[in-house]
Amino acid sequence: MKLNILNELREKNPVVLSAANFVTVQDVANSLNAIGASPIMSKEIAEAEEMVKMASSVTLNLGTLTQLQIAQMKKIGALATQDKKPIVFDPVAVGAVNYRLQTAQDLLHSFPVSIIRGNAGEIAALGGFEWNARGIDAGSGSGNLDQITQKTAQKLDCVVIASGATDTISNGKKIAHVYNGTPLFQAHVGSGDVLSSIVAAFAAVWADPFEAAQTATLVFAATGELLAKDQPKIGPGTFGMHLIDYLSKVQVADIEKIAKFD
Ligand SMILES: Nc1ncnc2c1ncn2[C@@H]1O[C@H](COP(=O)(O)OP(=O)(O)O)[C@@H](O)[C@H]1O
Ligand SMILES: Cc1ncsc1CCOP(=O)(O)O
Ligand SMILES: [Mg+2]
Repeated sequence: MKLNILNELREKNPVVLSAANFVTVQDVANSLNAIGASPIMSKEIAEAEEMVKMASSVTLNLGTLTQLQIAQMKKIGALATQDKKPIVFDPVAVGAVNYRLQTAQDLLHSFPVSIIRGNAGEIAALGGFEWNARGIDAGSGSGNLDQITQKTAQKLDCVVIASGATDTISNGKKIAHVYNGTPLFQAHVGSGDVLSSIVAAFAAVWADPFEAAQTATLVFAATGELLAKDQPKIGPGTFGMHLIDYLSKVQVADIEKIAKFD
């Protein structure tokens, strides 16, 4: 595990461009800022060229998609591919809404992405596996998540993170797991969106997308776990607020003490 990427990120303070959803955009901006990246959000297709030039990586989030935003994502995707800037894709609710699945497939055919980060329901849908996703949530399924994650990574030729109580990460060959976390992540809307943007921040400063994905996933899950352990009476609302504080102060040594991964 390359935990030193966290220090590299804080030294470089990379600009991360997000085509965000309107539900969780502020949490995403504050979390990126707190961990040591420089967030910028954009909805305007006319500024895509300047935005991509300035950014070190981009996150495309399908959470509240519109036709205009899809066109903007295609433009950002093409420009980032041309400039060799990593793209992280968050396929919010593609397991529950067929229109979103079709849109995600169309986008993924239009340009290559480095990393896809979704919950089990979303990753299973992209891979073509049976699963009962529910709205923005993972829902339930009996499929083997290692196989689903690995085969989806092979099919889409990128790194895939299937997040949940255990996070599963694969580049199509290797499989890694992160066992840290707290159920409070699930109780707070936006945890997945924030994770996707933090993955983009790590990918901005590290050339290997598998290592960037694995490390970002561990840092995020372990930071939430540290917070839940320090403040056992915390609820879903204040968890989100305090998580931003914890992201700003967490150190590699804190994570090393509790890290559970393989
Ligand atoms: N039951 C859980 N226990 C511990 N951590 C969890 C749990 N559910 C989700 N997480 C963590 O929450 C973060 C966001 O993932 P997830 O909730 O799967 O995304 P989404 O919000 O897109 O559904 C990840 O870091 C994951 O490890
Ligand atoms: C509630 C909601 N509706 C559309 S996007 C969104 C937020 C999804 O956040 P996350 O996938 O991170 O839980
Ligand atoms: Mg999500």
